[in-house]
Amino acid sequence: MICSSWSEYGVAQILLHELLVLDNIGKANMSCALVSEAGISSQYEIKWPHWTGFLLSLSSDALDKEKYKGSLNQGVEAQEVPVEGMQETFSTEIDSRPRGNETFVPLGEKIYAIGGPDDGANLSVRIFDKLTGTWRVPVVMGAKPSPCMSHSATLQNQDRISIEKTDSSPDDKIWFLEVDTPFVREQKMIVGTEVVVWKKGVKGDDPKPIVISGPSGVGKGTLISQLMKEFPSTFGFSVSHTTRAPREKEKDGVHYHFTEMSTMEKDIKDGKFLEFASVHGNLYGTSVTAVNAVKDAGKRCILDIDVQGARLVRASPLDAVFIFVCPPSFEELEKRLRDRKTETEEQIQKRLRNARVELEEGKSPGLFDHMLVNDDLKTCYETLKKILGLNGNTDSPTYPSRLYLDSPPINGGAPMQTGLSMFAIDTFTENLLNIKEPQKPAC
Ligand SMILES: Nc1ncnc2c1ncn2[C@@H]1O[C@H](COP(=O)(O)OP(=O)(O)OP(=O)(O)O)[C@@H](O)[C@H]1O
Ligand SMILES: Nc1nc2c(ncn2[C@@H]2O[C@H](COP(=O)(O)O)[C@@H](O)[C@H]2O)c(=O)[nH]1
Repeated sequence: MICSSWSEYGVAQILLHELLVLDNIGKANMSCALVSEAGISSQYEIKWPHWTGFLLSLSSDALDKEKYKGSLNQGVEAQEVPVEGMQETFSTEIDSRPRGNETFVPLGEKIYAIGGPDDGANLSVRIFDKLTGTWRVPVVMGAKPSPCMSHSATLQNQDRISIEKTDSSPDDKIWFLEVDTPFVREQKMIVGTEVVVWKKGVKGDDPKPIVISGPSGVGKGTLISQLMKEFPSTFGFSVSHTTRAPREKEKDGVHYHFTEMSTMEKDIKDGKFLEFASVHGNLYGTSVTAVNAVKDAGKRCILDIDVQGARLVRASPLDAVFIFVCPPSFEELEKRLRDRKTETEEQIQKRLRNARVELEEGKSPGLFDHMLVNDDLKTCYETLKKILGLNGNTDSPTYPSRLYLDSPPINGGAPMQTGLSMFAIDTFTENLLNIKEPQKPAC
């Protein structure tokens, strides 16, 4: 497999990985359709059971088509296209007047037109490029707001537009259209065209869930245990499912839900997982129930998942803080894995091979919000606390009241019930982004 960029590689990883899982689980969980192929570029439509799919663009080389041909041809379903704007429409005609209930929001060299030609229309999106004088229909990701008679639109933080639907119920009133967030920028690079993402707005004070990733043995579990011990009422651990055998001191339902492959495959098919991945030869996954259980207990959810999982969560409706933990050096990582004495030599070798890939993937633009180097444990833990806004040692940190973005319900549940709320439009985490790391990490 030849990839010309890490971003492309990451996408290929997801696709190929999912095709492999797809093969394993009987091709029922996800369909993957070859949508178009032109020159070196191929586009694939991915459909998920519990959230809207998206369009990926890969170089032909990135995919060993012969090997995966069968999988690719599986599950092509013409109906239920979850991504709009696969084809761009262009017009050289410059019409600066809004149509119907459209509102215009200028941003740089572009004007975002939101709304439709008629009152009570869908909130569709088109973008006017002032430089070329053309209209463009973007790829639209996320579940769209229902039609409305009228709305107002305001630019927020130069990267998203807030939309207030004037004739809608309170729980359907505020929406956000992401137009230039890191995720949108990454998707634009992948897809090669304009991308916008709809998110639903909800009033609330819930802090974002935390995704912690990094190579095996780097110390994720150690850091999370410390956090849970010091702040037991603040944080709750998302207990993953895994097909791996329990280690000596691991308890079912506490460290993992240890599961048979066939049971997990069925649950995946039934759409019970927010994400799942094949890691070091076993299947691991975060169930929607695991995340909701933490939310229902009134706690902030922590997910300890691998980079593939982080990528999938990043593309899912769950808006989280993404933290990548690196070792101070590869030698130290190997030492920690060996000293832990939980894996066989063969398993250690496999984990170390995968670590090299994960350390590279951790650098993918737009994937992680924070990088932590776990050299001295105490220092690393203090930095983690700073990132999470835990400057005092109280177990009830206060978060500024914010307007969150909520996302379409997973599995059809009500958005707030899923606990998957969430993107603050103030700068709670943004002003913590510049934490300097003293060491030179292995990543
Ligand atoms: N900063 C540190 N310095 C030295 N040893 C550490 C440090 N952090 C963690 N360790 C040790 O390294 C080993 C691996 O840590 P841990 O099990 O937390 O890693 P992990 O990232 O959760 O691994 P996995 O992904 O396999 O679950 C443990 O024995 C732990 O005590
Ligand atoms: N994608 C997911 N990765 C997960 C999940 N739970 C754990 N993990 C990752 O697996 C490796 C190995 O864990 P170990 O307990 O066998 O050492 C580690 O990197 C975890 O972060 C999950 O639900 N999804």
